[in-house]
Amino acid sequence: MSTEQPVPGTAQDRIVQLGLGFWPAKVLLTAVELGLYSDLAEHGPADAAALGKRLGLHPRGARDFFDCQVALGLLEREDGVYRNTPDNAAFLDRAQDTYIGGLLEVAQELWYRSWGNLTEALRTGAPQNNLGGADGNPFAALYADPELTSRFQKAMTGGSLAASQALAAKFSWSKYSTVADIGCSEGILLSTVLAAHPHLTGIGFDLPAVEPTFEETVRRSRPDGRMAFTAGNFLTDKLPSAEVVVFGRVLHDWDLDVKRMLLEKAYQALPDGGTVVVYESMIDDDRRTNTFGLLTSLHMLLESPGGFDYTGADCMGWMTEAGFNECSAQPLDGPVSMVIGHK
Ligand SMILES: C[S@@+](CC[C@H](N)C(=O)[O-])C[C@H]1O[C@@H](n2cnc3c(N)ncnc32)[C@H](O)[C@@H]1O
Repeated sequence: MSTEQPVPGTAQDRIVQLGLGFWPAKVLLTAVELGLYSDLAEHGPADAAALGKRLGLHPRGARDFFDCQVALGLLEREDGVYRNTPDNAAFLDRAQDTYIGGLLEVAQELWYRSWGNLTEALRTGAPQNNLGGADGNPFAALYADPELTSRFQKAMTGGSLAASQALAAKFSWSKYSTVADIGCSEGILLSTVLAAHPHLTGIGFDLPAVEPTFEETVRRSRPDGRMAFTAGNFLTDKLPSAEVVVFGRVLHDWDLDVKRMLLEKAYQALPDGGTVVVYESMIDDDRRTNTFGLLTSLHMLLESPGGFDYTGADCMGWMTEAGFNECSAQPLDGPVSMVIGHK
């Protein structure tokens, strides 16, 4: 076997790194599944033998696994003792309100498998998650299982914490007094925005199965009666009325007809002077720089019948067709952008 290593930074190196990109991903996802970071937070730092024992690992791979965590910047090691890094612990320890590992739990349990069938999805155009459900609606099948429901809600919170914080900071909330978050999931957006803007009142709108986790967020964040849940189905029901209507990573789940219908429903739910806000890992207008937006759209191919991601220009076009004016798009957080339109 050749001992020649690819030179870092060369085309050969980039190709190898990309092709084996699932190796480090699995090191992180498996650690979350095993509860490695939560264990270290709860029971304290430990050496490889003790930590491996606590997690029920065979000694054959445990030390390599923990040292990989160190090499990837996920753990620290001093004198053979492993501990969480101060930066990561808040996001990877299940006991923290800022835990984003729910996203990684679902990636490990469900998405890794559907991504394994990308070839099949590209050949057939069909989702690969076995969540088709009788009516082809993946949410109906997902929410039939309470365990999956709760895990999916945690995944959504994990994926939306940073965007919620950015939206709380960057949108002109002072002009409005009410906000409705459509497809609100656990309510991370509302709890973050209402905490930062005490003059606001918020309604979370989602399917009935989501209510228990939303109420849990209300109990934890204590927004003084300013945050309430309305159960409904946005495919068949009217949207709740508010001065700002938000769709956070909702439109990309659906085909173009439903995307357009939801924007029309938002227009009807808003008073004159109201604003619709859409945030998403939007594809850049040139469809080449926001890799995450493009990958998210492929993820929709794998997970949802008809769903796809889109550019800010696409979204502004649909908003204009629905009646909105002065539409604009701006970056929100990392790969996430927001598009707003006024009634
Ligand atoms: C991809 S998640 C986004 C959640 C959240 N907005 C965020 O950014 O994390 C889509 C949300 O839409 C909700 N949803 C799906 N179908 C729905 C329907 N027919 N009516 C109301 N909500 C629905 C789901 O329950 C889920 O919470």
